[in-house]
Amino acid sequence: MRFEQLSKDEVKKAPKLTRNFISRIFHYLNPYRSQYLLSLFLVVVSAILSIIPTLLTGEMIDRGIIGGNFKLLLVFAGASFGLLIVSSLVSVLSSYLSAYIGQHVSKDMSEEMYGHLQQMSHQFFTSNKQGEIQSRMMQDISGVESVITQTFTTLMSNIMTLAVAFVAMMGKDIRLAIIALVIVPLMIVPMKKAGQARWDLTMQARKEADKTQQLLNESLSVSGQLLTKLFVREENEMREYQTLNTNLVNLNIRERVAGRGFRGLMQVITNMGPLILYVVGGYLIIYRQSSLTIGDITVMVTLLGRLIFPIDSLMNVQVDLVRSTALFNRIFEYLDMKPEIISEPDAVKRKTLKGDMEFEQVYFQYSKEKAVLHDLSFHVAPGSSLALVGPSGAGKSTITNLIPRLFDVTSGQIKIDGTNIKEYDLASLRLNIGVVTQETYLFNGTIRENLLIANPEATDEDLILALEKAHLTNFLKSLPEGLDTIVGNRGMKLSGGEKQRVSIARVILKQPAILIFDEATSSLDSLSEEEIQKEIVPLMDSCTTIMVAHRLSTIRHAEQIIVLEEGSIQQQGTHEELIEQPGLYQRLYQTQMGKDKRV
Ligand SMILES: Nc1ncnc2c1ncn2[C@@H]1O[C@H](COP(=O)(O)OP(=O)(O)OP(=O)(O)O)[C@@H](O)[C@H]1O
Repeated sequence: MRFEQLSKDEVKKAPKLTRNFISRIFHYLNPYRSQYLLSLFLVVVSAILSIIPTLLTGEMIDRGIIGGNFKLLLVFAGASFGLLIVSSLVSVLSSYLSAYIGQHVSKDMSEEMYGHLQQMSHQFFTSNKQGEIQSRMMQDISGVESVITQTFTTLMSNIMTLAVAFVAMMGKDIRLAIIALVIVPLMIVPMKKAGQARWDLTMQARKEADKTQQLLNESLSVSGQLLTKLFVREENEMREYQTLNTNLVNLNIRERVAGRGFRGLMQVITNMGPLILYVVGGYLIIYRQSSLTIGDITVMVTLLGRLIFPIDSLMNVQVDLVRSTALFNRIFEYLDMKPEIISEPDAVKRKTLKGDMEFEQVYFQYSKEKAVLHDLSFHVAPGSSLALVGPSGAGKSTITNLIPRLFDVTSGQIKIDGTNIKEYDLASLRLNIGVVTQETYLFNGTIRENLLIANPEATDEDLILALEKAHLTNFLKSLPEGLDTIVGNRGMKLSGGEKQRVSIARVILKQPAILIFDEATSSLDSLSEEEIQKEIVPLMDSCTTIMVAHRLSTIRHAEQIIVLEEGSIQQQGTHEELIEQPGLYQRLYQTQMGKDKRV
């Protein structure tokens, strides 16, 4: 017996069951319709098969025992036994089918959702909690499986069992069948009410026990005791404890009595149904000369018992339906979100770009409230380097995010090789851009796997060369399994600097037209920083480089430096030009000269 109720919130937020909504759910079932129809057929067969032995019981009593025909009794018993086995096999097959459909529908949905999430913009992932996204993927979609295997199939099976049992009862006696159908819900309602009342008491007792626990935690802790002693609150605490304790004791007693009372009520009510059937059946036989037999009455009483579970379940169907539709609704909400950054259908595909980059009056804002970049215009010639300098929050990383279209400009345009980046096929644009960021991300796999994502066709020699260029030769030699060493949570922990160098090696393998270093050397020690810089410089020769750094030693060699403040260009020029101009760069230079003798 279930006592679940919908919360007010669930009732308020329950999605409307429109025709579109239902057909969308059926669209997922459509590929499995033959399995589904077969499973429905088996549900009917199983319901019929499980009722027949009950009907045979009547024959065993009337024709076997009362009729004195032992052979017939054995035949009926054997037939019942055989039918029970067949019915069990049918229900195994039926549950296989519903598990098959449930698992496959949830597999299809999870693949659709995963593919869809992969299309979503960077903005989506930065503005949604990771836990929320994963819970839609995992919990909600696995919930679909149980909706299909349990809610859907159980609903069908309950309706069928109810229908078959009712028809069987009608076959015996219409009056008794109608009485049975009326008394079962009448039996269930008081049981539910009593069960709910008992459940409420259990919940209240649990809440009160939690409060007591909280009071103990607070008042018996070191700081709680100190507070009690210094403010002389011993008596108050004691009074509070006594009040809580008394409430808890009263609730526990009421809950125990209610529990016993509930079991008693169940016993009385479940036995009342058969008693009513015996009395009415007896009356019909004795006073109305009905053709009903003892066997018929026994069958009716057994069938009455078979009605309780399906009727109870059907009385809860609203709870199941609202929860299931809410589940589908949550999934559909996610699937209906439009990916904001996509390739146009006639997008330009280029295997290699030259790396000529132009920002034209670029404005950008993450949200409506606040503009982050204002009217940025600059040009970076192919193979040349640009360094972005400015205080924290000036918009440096934002600029670098616009280039591979992690975000799209709000107005203006960014051109690469003379074409607006929005016109390029997204993959071909991103394959031409290499990024080394502040937060280096290596996934849980081997060094080889982490490097190969940059260039799946690279040979081991290419990988070793790239690692060598990123100054990781000694590190590679120290690894127990070389390129096959697992890094990340499951394997070796790499230091910040090592991780960054692996990601630099990854970019070297990619050979991009445009290279973005976002404070790439920040987590390296000074010596490694110099070494890496030595490697960055030759890389910079072959591609357009955009660097974001705070240390002037890193950026002084850049051919062009842009000083940003609050999203606008304040100064622009070479290191030599900028140190001569009064302004932010000069101040930065003077401060760092004092601190860093290497500049
Ligand atoms: N995903 C985001 N959503 C909303 N606002 C953002 C987001 N990322 C950055 N911002 C805001 O945009 C502004 C510019 O940030 P950005 O990271 O580009 O600055 P930055 O110059 O790179 O700073 P730092 O040197 O500290 O990395 C900041 O005010 C920041 O709070």
